[in-house]
Amino acid sequence: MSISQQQVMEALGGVLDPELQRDLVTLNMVRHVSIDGGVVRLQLKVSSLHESLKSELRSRVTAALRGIEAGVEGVEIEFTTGLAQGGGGESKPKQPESEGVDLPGVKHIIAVGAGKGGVGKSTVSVNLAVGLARQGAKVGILDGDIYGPSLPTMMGLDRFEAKAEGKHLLPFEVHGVKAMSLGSLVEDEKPLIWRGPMAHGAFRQLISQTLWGDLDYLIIDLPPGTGDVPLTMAQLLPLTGAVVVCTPQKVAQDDARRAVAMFRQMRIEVLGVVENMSYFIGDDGKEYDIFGKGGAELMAQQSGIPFLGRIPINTALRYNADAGDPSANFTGDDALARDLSELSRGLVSQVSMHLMSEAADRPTLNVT
Ligand SMILES: Nc1ncnc2c1ncn2[C@@H]1O[C@H](COP(=O)(O)OP(=O)(O)OP(=O)(O)O)[C@@H](O)[C@H]1O
Repeated sequence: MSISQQQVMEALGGVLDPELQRDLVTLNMVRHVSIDGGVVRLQLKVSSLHESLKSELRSRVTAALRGIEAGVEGVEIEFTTGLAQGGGGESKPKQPESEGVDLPGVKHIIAVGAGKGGVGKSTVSVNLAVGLARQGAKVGILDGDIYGPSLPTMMGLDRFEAKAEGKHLLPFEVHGVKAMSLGSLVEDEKPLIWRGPMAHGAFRQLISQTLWGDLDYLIIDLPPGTGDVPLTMAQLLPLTGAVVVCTPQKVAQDDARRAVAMFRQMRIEVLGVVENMSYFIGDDGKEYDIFGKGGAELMAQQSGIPFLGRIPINTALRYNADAGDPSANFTGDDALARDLSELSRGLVSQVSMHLMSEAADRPTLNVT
């Protein structure tokens, strides 16, 4: 009895990626399968070419394929990354072929994600959006964190009534930015306990029914983590790239690495890492290194991702977020204004570099 491609794919459907804990088929990691007698040859797309990851995957895949009844005698695996650098053999990450949302007036959609909650993802999203607008760009921001929407408070949307025009929603226009949040459309106290498909549907409706008009950048504040909801949301959109927010501690870096792996598996380029809550400046003017300043930068270096900059723990930042006044971050404390402006300037350069490298991209390897 010969081994069939279907048997191989079924077996691979039972193998979990060690980083993302999802199976290789769902993650679209299997790029090529050929069967030659009892030998199965595979090409697997991985988020990094680290020896430990490859050897763990090799042993999991081999064990699964050896379980096929027809009798697999040998397994050969070629690993490839989605990145052009390092000679991975494939083109740079591409936009997902989503059955997704098309926003023709929006030049760049940038997702802001984090491996864990509470690291300042919404803070970075809001201040990137306002920073870009202050540089003269046309900017929108969408609160994708549908379980715990922060934008109504952080951008001060809760002072206004949501407005519709026919079937469309009009975005709030605040701080030079067009903003939309599900939190502005539901009652304050109502818990948003939606499961995967419903959350997905609500997000899709929110983004596609909002009248964004022409935008240079649309920032998407994703839900935290690497679960199904942020994953399907990111897949739905033709993203230019993603920004990952991380605090300096080792545990936060580990989670951020998983977020990076999630984006890379979806062939979404990670445009940069932001280190939030980097350090604290006390009333005495001294710098206190609470979480281990530089940890996120190190993680970015190790993962081959640009580092966009750091934000210290700053009382004014928290106060302005609670007051719904992010513009004040750019007009008050000079150091804070400088740090935040650097982030948006860094993002603009990374987007330009991404566009240049896409233009110079080699043709995609033809995998049959
Ligand atoms: N650098 C900082 N200095 C002071 N306060 C901060 C800083 N970064 C974030 N905060 C505050 O910490 C809280 C959590 O931040 P934020 O909501 O941005 O995190 P998040 O990662 O988006 O959270 P969630 O996972 O719930 O979406 C907010 O009150 C915010 O104002």
